[in-house]
Amino acid sequence: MHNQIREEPLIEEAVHILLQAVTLQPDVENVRVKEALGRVTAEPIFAKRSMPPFPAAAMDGIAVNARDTYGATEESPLRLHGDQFVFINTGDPVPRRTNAVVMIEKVHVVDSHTVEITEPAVPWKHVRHTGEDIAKGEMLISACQSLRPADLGVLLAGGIQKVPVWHKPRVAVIPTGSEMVPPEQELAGGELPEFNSAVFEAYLKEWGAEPNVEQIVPDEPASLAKAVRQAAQTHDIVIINAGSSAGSKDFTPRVLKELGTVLVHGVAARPGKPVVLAVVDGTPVLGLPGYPVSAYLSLEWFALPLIRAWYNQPIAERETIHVQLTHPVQVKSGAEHFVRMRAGKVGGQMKAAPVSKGAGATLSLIRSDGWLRTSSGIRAGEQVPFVLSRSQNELQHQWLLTGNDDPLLDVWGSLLKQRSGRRLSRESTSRSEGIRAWARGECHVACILWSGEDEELSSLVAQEKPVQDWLLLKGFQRQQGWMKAGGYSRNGAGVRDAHHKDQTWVYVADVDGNEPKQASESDRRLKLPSLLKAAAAIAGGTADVGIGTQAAAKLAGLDFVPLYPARLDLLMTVSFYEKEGGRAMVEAFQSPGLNKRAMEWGGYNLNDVGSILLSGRGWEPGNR
Ligand SMILES: Nc1nc2c(c(=O)[nH]1)N[C@H]1C(S)=C(S)[C@@H](COP(=O)(O)OP(=O)(O)OC[C@H]3O[C@@H](n4cnc5c(N)ncnc54)[C@H](O)[C@@H]3O)O[C@H]1N2
Ligand code: MOO
Repeated sequence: MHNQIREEPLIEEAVHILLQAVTLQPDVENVRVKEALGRVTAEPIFAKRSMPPFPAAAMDGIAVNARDTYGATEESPLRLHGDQFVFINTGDPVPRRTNAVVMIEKVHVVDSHTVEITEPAVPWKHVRHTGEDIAKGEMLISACQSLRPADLGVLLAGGIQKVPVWHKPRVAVIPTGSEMVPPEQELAGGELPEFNSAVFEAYLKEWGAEPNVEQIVPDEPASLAKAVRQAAQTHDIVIINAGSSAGSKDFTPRVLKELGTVLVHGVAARPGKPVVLAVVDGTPVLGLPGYPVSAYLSLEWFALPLIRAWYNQPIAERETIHVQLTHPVQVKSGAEHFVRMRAGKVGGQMKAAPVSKGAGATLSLIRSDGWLRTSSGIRAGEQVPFVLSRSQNELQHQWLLTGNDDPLLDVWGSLLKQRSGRRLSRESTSRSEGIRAWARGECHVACILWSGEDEELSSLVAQEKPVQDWLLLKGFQRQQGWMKAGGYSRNGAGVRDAHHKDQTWVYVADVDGNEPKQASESDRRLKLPSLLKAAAAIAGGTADVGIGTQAAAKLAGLDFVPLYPARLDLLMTVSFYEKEGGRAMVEAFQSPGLNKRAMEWGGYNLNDVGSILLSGRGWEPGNR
């Protein structure tokens, strides 16, 4: 049986429908203040005592009665004797008959019974009155306040030991899918690791809920119905993941219709469309899509508003900045699109580009810096609002690299982060696209794979950027060759016979001129965004052979037939090299960590890594 997906409301409309349909009734519990961090107060809290609880010295010195000090001057210092003064330290109660403190720096101690002062004390100078900080009966914290570290201090100072807070909403998370197994388990044929619930659990905790992840439920309507019914009776919110779209085993909508009322099935958002919102026994039930990016986005769209409503708190808007698009954004009409992008400050301007979808859904999510929310296409060059998933500070200091791919570049990026604190955000494209992006000021550095003459490369760069403000930093050399599954290939063709008509050939997006030249070749050619993804595809049987590197072949467990060495260098402006990243980049290149990994993977040569190879001003003598 297939489910019909109905007309789709916008996210905000769906949230409204959900919140209208449920009554959230949090209980109050009293928790020890020391354990109340992040909890939300159910009532206003009033001080049970004053702080300080007595008049207290604000400085180290002597406590005096101001009257006894009148007339003291530089010219005629005044001596105080016996009970006219008391030595006192900050925080001590000031004795009853005194009303001021003279700082010890202004006191000349003659002997233990006699001191001399050179100016009179003003009444209540350096004395903190009872309740100066907190007065008994004063409101310390209002209702519906999330308790921060300093709030705990105020409560304890004000004599509060236990604080009434809203019970955390108990959220059941039910992973479903007969193919899903706990992530710790080795995968047998067709099995998939169930990891969304761990992500849900972490988000829910962060948002102030008490998640409870249940056992994985197989794709059987009766099992799912049982799990949901039980969860709805014992929890405040129930989340099912996944089985919410139109597949023959997507039972979530059907089961929810049987158990309660389905409010919404499908929202006008991509990704994240196949959401099911329902109410079972008065409990809100969210059926969220299985694809991780859709799952996490839709969790935030619907679970977060429920939790905030539970606590009667507004939703904190995510930080949004304005960025200039370096590439056009194309979207299908009829829904809002959440376009993941990466961003950085190049030439004083925040720029952003959509991350390639081929980068893998989960990884592209954590590698992107945020998203653009749009219902229509947008031209390159436009300023757009960008919702951050990383701190703005981190983005301001992030370096963008575009160009050819190599897994060792990630190791280098990690060393760079370790040494400079700055993140390297890398997108693999072809050499020519990399040079062009760099020349247009869309990234800081272009990564260039090259096996020809230096002069030729020089003129390639000069074509894109005639100014001479550039240099090429020497990266590493790597062995290129055929990558091929070990043993026997599907059709028995040998690796040297890569153009055999029955072979599927995988190629990495970064190799210029590898695109199919004739239509008849397209079905045999698969374009993938990185060497390791190409290698994984061969290992998985999607393709037979591909040009790659010794390291990529080794990491994927493939055979390798070496062909020729190629160099991977970094193109940057001289000013970037001198004033921004050059030094850190060279240091990371030359660090032992990179060499160690290169040796371990094999096929690399790191001689003269980090030296200046070419510059727009001509040959750089002594560096070659
Ligand atoms: N004919 C149609 N097919 C699909 C549609 C559609 O409208 N018509 N929608 C697509 C969209 S959009 C999405 S999103 C997916 C997800 O749909 P489901 O919610 O039904 O998800 P499943 O099919 O159950 O799972 C898909 C996939 O997600 C991963 N997954 C699921 N649960 C977990 C988990 N707990 N941890 C980690 N990963 C999980 C897993 O890779 C599943 O294979 O449907 C499209 N299809
Ligand atoms: O909308 Mo699905 O949620 O694209 O991945």
